[in-house]
Amino acid sequence: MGSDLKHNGSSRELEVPVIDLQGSRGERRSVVVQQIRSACVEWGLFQVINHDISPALMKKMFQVAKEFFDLPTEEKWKYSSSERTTTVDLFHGYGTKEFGTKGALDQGDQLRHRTLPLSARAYEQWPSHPPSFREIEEEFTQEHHKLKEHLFELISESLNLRSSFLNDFFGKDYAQTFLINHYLASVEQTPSMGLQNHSDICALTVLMQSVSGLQVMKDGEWVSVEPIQDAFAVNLGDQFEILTNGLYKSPLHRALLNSSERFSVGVFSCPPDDKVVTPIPELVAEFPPLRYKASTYAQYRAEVMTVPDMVKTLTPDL
Ligand SMILES: O=C(O)CCC(=O)C(=O)O
Ligand SMILES: [Fe+2]
Repeated sequence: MGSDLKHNGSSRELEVPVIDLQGSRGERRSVVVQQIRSACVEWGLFQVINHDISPALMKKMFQVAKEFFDLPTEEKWKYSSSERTTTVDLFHGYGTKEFGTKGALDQGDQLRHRTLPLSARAYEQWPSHPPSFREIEEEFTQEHHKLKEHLFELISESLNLRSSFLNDFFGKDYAQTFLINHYLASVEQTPSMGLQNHSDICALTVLMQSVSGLQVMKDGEWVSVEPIQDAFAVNLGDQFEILTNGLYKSPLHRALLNSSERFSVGVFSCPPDDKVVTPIPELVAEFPPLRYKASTYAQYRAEVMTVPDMVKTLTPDL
């Protein structure tokens, strides 16, 4: 492993912003909106506490994830997508690195579902063991839909746009993806990589981690995103960097293996495939020049998927 992994490769001075959403629908709204703006400009990533998703539900989600990933491998493969992709792509259902490479873990396995729009659900890829898995995933992703609506309102306001701007832009048919990453415990003394450096191609990722491992690049250094009890890490993806003409960052991040088994559960919000994503004119007028070209989300994804490495591919291209 590279020398940058020594001592976790992380800086001790920098601390990822933690934003308390308590009162963000009322008296603390303007404070929270300002904190979100700073975090998105400086980091593209922050943690949220008091976000209205119940700690009991978060705990249940981790429990059923553990029960599922403890199943024998051949049981888990029953939930893989029937179309095995050998090209660079994101698989759906159960998968590992040998089955679709982009976004796959170096050492571990994953479960990925399209959860919204409802018409995109392939329930045959949702585990029936443990028996409560489906119900909990259903509730968890429904709660995440509500959290996304709230965060999109706050982010819209942080850009001096009307509250409903981003929710309207993504529309009722926006795509929600649910992902469980299951990393094996590290067998080495020094930290080794679980998921390579990348930026997320969607718009917003909300992720909970069972134990530490997530790191974000800030001013050329890797900074650990330490799990906080009942918190979610929120990071912006490439679509927000494009929409904001680069004002808000889609940060480079990675996951290191922990000395124990590790789970992270992420919910991604993305535009519909046919949505044309281009910098918002008001933001281009405020911070010219126009930096990113317009493309549909499907075109963008197709381009990124042709790049075999995980690395962030988005750079200003105008
Ligand atoms: O496991 C983690 O903490 C990070 C996962 C991640 O970045 C992803 O799934 O896109
Ligand atoms: Fe990611």
